[in-house]
Amino acid sequence: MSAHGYQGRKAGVVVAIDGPSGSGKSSTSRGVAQRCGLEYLDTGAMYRAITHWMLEQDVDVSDPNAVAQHVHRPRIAMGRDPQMPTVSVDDRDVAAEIRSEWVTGQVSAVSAVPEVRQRLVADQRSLIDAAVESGNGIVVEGRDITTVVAPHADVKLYLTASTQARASRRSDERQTEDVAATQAALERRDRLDSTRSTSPLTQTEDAVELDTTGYTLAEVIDVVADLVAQVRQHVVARS
Ligand SMILES: Nc1ncnc2c1ncn2[C@@H]1O[C@H](COP(=O)(O)OP(=O)(O)OP(=O)(O)O)[C@@H](O)[C@H]1O
Ligand SMILES: Nc1ccn([C@H]2C[C@H](O)[C@@H](COP(=O)(O)O)O2)c(=O)n1
Repeated sequence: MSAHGYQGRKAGVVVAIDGPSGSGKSSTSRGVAQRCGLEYLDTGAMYRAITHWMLEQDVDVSDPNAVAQHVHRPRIAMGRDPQMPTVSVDDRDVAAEIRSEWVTGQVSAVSAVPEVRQRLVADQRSLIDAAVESGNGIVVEGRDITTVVAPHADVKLYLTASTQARASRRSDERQTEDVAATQAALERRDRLDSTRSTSPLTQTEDAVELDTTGYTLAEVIDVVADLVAQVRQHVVARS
């Protein structure tokens, strides 16, 4: 069994969510996972964790060969409880550090290195397979989950919101009044993440698009959780 296809499995469902920065992937995924009793995997945190490790080791992250050379060194562990997800590298909790401007500014360059993606996609598929095997199921969010990591997920969603809404949400979260600077940073990351040659952020035809502009987080969680509950009934009936 693998993340490419889930025939013969127990009842665990796979929910794949992609979308641009600040569209609400993490908060929606966590809420849905809690509501539906699923595990939660934030794949962006994995790209951030490897970037943080490279920066701390003084690897020149603007040089893809240098990054590729070290890609298998950090041990990344992802806690998948949606109530309290954790990220550690070499047994050190890095959950706060990976959200720094230092990491945010460099993570797109590191994520564009094919060897980084090969390593992390393999790790992600193992975690998904384990969640499916256990019967728990999982919500996985990122930029290439519906396209590359789990193209046969039971539920595939593409979350969007206007750039202005995303920048305003992010500014509220960070308690910064400079919405224009926040928006410029989001647009830069969107551009890098959707134009890179390896697994760029794209919307597949079979993914349900949810434009969350003008909807509260609670409303979005309700819609997605209802969808997951419906799909789950079919998965259970088939198993
Ligand atoms: N529908 C919504 N309405 C209002 N605020 C929202 C909504 N969805 C998410 N938010 C808020 O917007 C901010 C960004 O959301 P979140 O971190 O979930 O986005 P993301 O897509 O995971 O971003 P990134 O890809 O950068 O990690 C958070 O403060 C979150 O609480
Ligand atoms: N599946 C993924 C998830 C994330 N990335 C990259 C691109 C993002 O800018 C960065 C950080 O993600 P975030 O924490 O903002 O969700 O990681 C990716 O390439 N593929």
